[in-house]
Amino acid sequence: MSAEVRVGLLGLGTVGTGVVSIISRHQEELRHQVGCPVTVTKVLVRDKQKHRPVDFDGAFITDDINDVLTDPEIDIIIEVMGGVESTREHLLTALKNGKHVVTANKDLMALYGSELLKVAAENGCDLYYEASVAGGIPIIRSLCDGLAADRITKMMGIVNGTTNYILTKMIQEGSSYEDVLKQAQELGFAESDPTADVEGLDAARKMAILATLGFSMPVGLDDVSVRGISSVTKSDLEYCDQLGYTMKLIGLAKRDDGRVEVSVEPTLLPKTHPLAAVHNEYNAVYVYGEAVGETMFYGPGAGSLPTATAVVSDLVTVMKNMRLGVSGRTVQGPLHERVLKQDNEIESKYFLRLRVLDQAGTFQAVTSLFASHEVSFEKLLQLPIEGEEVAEVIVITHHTSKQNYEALYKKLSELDVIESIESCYRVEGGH
Ligand SMILES: NC(=O)C1=CN([C@@H]2O[C@H](COP(=O)(O)OP(=O)(O)OC[C@H]3O[C@@H](n4cnc5c(N)ncnc54)[C@H](OP(=O)(O)O)[C@@H]3O)[C@@H](O)[C@H]2O)C=CC1
Ligand SMILES: N[C@@H](CC=O)C(=O)O
Ligand code: NA
Repeated sequence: MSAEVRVGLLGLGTVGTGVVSIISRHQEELRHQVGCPVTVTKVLVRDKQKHRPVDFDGAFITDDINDVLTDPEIDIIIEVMGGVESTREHLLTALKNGKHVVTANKDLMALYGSELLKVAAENGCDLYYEASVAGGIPIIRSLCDGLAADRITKMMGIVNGTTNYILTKMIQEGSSYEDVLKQAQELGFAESDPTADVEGLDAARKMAILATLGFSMPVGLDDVSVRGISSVTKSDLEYCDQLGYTMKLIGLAKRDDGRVEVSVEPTLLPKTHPLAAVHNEYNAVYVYGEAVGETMFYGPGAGSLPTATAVVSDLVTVMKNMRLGVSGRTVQGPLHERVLKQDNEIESKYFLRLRVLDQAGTFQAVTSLFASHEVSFEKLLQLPIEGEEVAEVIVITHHTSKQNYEALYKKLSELDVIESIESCYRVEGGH
């Protein structure tokens, strides 16, 4: 290893500025851990004229990727610019040029992680991506190292800071969805296209990464059932509150007898559930292991310095591997083949809000449909709407299979006495 480690930084936005700042402010601690100075020598941006809120210590700023990828002096590439197809090409080139890679890019890792990891190993290079899941929480490291002895059976958590920020502000302050989304963008939590956040795709990418690592099984984005928060209304949140629940965008990955389910969806949790107390851009992930039992990881899931901490910690790992001469030899591929559960094997409770005709016979028609689908009620509430001939019926079911629930939902939507199904959500936690 040379007397200095040189880093090429791709991207100088929210995360990139945090990386520059930590590397410069924590130089003494970094040098102590890795035994030599670390310097960002080149930085790639889109717009060289833009004002930057950090002093990048004489690093060369370029808008030409080749200035970084072909520089023989650069040992490690930190990719914090985002993007998928062209970024994949750039990182493949970097790895083939013998450069180690650290990335925060979950879009890329969820789609091309296995390919990139394979090419990294073939070229004796490291590829680390701690920041790609749950920002500053060391969740990937915990799964790969801290819990390496265990067999993980379930991971459940809040893995998107933007949507947690939005739901928190809507619930606690009654803010409008649009206003809070704008705030989350200004604070640097949201993706450049926030659709990925609010429609659950960002969380799905993270859950695919977590499931792949936790279950040692190649789980892809297409294997994740995804629903976002864009259709959640204030009245849904008010009903949840009245019933003793809060709403969170929950990522769930479960394994039973070698078969897995992975989902992301707005979910009701009892207010007493520990995940109900995770607010704003904070994330938390419960990990259940057969031997360890229940563990919970909590911390900031988005934002400049928290995310950059994960990136620079990966940088330290890469430098330690260089020093030990084990670069590219620390990662194994999945142990198991991917086996997904069928809908009749996926169990949950559900919340349903129905607008029904307020007339004799309605209640019986609704309840007999539930009974014929073997779905029973845990809670049932009928609220007449003043001045209208309709009432709202709120149901929380007992556990049922996704197959039964979907068949019931279809029949309910066809029933004459039901004007509309206003909303439906999964319910987790409790018994
Ligand atoms: N923000 C967060 O809290 C977190 C983000 N991430 C991930 O980190 C990555 C970066 O996110 P973030 O910092 O928020 O993004 P930003 O949009 O704030 O920054 C992106 C940076 O990359 C540069 N860039 C983008 N595309 C190109 C391109 N084609 N060529 C050259 N430069 C380019 C931009 O240049 P310019 O400044 O000139 O526009 C900018 O400096 C993403 O993959 C994101 O998903 C992961 C965890 C948390
Ligand atoms: N947009 C993401 C950023 C971190 O991954 C989020 O809001 O969690
Ligand atoms: Na992380």
